[in-house]
Amino acid sequence: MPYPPADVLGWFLAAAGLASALAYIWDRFYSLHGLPSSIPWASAGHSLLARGRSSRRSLFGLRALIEEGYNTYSKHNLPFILPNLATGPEIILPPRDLKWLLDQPDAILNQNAVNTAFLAADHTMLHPHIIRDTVHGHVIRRELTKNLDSYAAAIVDEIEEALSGTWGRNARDWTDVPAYESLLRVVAAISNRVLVGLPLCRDPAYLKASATFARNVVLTAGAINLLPPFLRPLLAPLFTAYDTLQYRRLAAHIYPIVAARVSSFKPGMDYKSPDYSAHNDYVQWALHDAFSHADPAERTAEMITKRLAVLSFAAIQSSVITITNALFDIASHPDSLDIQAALRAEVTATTAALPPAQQWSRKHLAGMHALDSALRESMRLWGFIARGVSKAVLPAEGIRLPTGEHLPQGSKIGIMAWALHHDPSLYPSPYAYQPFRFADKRLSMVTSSPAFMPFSHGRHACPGRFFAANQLKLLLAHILLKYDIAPIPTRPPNPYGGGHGAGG
Ligand code: HEM
Repeated sequence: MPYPPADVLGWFLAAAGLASALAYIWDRFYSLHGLPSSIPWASAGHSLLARGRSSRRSLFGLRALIEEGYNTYSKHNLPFILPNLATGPEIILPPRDLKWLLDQPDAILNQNAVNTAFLAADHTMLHPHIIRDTVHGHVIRRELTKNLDSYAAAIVDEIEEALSGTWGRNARDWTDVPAYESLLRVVAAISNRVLVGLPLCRDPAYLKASATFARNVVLTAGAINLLPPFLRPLLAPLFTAYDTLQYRRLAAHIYPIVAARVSSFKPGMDYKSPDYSAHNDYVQWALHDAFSHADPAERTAEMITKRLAVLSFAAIQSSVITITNALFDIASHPDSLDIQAALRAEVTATTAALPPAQQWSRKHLAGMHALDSALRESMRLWGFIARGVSKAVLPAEGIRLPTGEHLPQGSKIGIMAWALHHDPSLYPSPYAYQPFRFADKRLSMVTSSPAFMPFSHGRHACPGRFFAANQLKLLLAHILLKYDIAPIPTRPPNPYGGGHGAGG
């Protein structure tokens, strides 16, 4: 059979390319994604043009779009649709329906399914089990949280080492430091002190790989999610190549440590009476956990190493963004020096009369209400993900909302934390950083509520938040004790879609 002439083939390919591009634009900007047309798109109504307008604004004006949707619909107890060009639109429920959302069983509405898609986990998360089956959740809730006091001294030691190694000790002159970049190094070191211990947490090559993996993985996921689904399996390996390289570098350090320790474990161990006398770090806790449960696939050095890499992403990136935001908020406040002095005074007053071994205990950190409030307030303003709770519909038959609309399988439903955190009826002067807003109320930064969800809310709230809060309070206290932060006239803007990432 003769081949078609080259120009016919060319036209055919061009037409196919154009059709794919139009289908892509339709899918991202205009498609209803099976959602009922009775639910309006954020601030824009129901029509095709309204959907396109709303989708475009989600790219360049997400914050304003969220607030308009909240004021127009949520305040009147109505749901609305918030577009998301990367991961698809989400139904935002009014705050009144939060309880309904949280009460649904995981088999009906599932938070993990949203994270799996958002993180493009099949491509970025090193192993298909890692996000879908968060087996280490109980290690975080148990050892990492319960042992806080047992490793507080180690964290303080690491903070002092990392700060002086990164920011130096110059008592005479002001020194400019790139806030996010330098804090990434500091937080990577102190997190790794607990995850893998000494000496690895001070190894520059390991720290660089760990911090780079932690920072990049979510950006890579965002880029993959922008690809049409049929291209993802083909192109994802290219997108993840740099992260895979970081993982290999990181694994070259951790794998031998894990492999050496694996030999001392036996399947079927008693999880109730662990022996951590030789090593009290995350690697050891995770190994103990793996060998006391049935699944042999979880007991390999490779799996433990991969889970550790992913956990360091969850632990490091969120904490760096949080501390960077807090320092910017403190530095750019008109009363910056007074705020620093008040926080410093609280830390000194709490610790001065205590023996060194108790100074940084969980109990005494909990008593530093102003320090806690300064961090909680910054998280309210800039919570590092705009959404509070987000779940995907699992049943094939879909689900019916409390307001009566039917949503098909795969739809996303959530509550938007950003709008609640900036609602003047909940927080007067919601855009002002008021560091002591929560100090008198004695609301700890880990206490989530329907009006405060930077760690999410309900049974899937961040399991690492007690560790995170402890680490961040210790870090902020030591920054204030050892350094002055020069006031800045204007707060640097936060990059990323919702304006919730930390500046540089
Ligand atoms: C200030 C620091 C942190 C913030 C703001 C934060 C925030 C969050 C949020 C909002 C979620 C829920 C995401 C969702 O499902 O929608 C989450 C989940 C999670 N976080 Fe954190 N986190 C922080 C620190 C940490 C740390 C230090 C760890 C571990 C040591 C950690 C481990 C996890 C894990 C494992 C999950 C997934 C839980 C699950 O799927 O059930 N986080 N975090």
